[in-house]
Amino acid sequence: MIGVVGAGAFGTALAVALGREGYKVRLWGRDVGPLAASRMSDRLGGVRLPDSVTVTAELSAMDQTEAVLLALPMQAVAGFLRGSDMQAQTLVACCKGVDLQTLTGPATLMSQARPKATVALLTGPSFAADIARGLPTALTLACADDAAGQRLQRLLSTPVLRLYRTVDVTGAELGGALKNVIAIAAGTVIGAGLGESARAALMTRGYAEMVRLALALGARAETLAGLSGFGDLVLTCGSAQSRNFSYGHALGAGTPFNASVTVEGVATARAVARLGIERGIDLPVTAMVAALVDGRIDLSAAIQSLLTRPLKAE
Ligand SMILES: NC(=O)c1ccc[n+]([C@@H]2O[C@H](COP(=O)([O-])OP(=O)(O)OC[C@H]3O[C@@H](n4cnc5c(N)ncnc54)[C@H](O)[C@@H]3O)[C@@H](O)[C@H]2O)c1
Ligand SMILES: O=P(O)(O)OC[C@H](O)CO
Repeated sequence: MIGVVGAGAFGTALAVALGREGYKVRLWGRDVGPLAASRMSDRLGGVRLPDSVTVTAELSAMDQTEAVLLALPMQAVAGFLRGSDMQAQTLVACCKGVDLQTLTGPATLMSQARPKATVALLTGPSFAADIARGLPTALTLACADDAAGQRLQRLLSTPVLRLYRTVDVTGAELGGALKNVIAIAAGTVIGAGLGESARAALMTRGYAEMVRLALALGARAETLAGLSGFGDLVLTCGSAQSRNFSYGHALGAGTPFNASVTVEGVATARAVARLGIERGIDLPVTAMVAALVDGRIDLSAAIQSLLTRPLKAE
């Protein structure tokens, strides 16, 4: 039995993917009445829940599961862990971002809140809709305890959901968090009509920034070059299906954006910009995105600030 906390797009997609393979899955969410009744997910374009998925509003349903996958928006994780007495022995963070209060990633936050639990992170290039449709996807499973990581890799892999393993939790957390910030910038560039060449430049310099911060925080460069970093950067910066890219596109084009949509890169830009200042690490793209989303600079000033940086070696 596998538990999934969070019946939004990603939690539901994971439940569908695992349920389709015959796993018994319990999917918990706050307002799951309509989903429980219809067994169809509107967020995933009408995908039907397999019979092996039980939808529940009772957190006690997570007891006695082999692992609980936590697919909540990043900024909701700390409050959820504080406010619930869920005591799962194995927790897998499925969110991407940096917590604004503690400036830590989701797995680190969970390890601190549940010190006795085995904690892992599932991250990498994957749109929920693709996973729910059963399209092939490869993800990173990060767990500091390699034996537990191997167990989870076997438990959660399916013929179309291929998990690669690492013990570098910090690197995997930062890749997934930072690619959303760079995707907002990439969307802004395209929305403002600056062209594909400018996007490629921004992605490359953004990647350099991701690696710089990750190395300073003790992560491995090869983790950033993998699915959780480079892989997800390519997906998220290159697709209008991404909410972070689309949000940036709206910023660049000056068009409205639905404020109820989960855009992890906004809060994460603020958190990472603070982290950069605290650690004395130069993060120009992140600082620009944080200033832009908070309205501290306008678009033309943001573009100017990136184009007028001192010339230097690559
Ligand atoms: N959607 C994707 O394609 C995708 C893919 C990979 C990773 N992720 C990650 O998964 C995480 C969740 O994203 P999503 O796409 O499922 O978002 P979503 O907006 O579709 O769903 C979020 C769900 O969390 C619930 N929620 C919000 N605050 C809560 C709280 N305090 N307590 C309980 N429930 C709460 C909402 O009701 C909603 O059901 C994000 O960190 C995202 O980066 C998403
Ligand atoms: O829609 P986004 O921008 O939240 O991206 C979804 C996933 O993180 C892509 O890997």
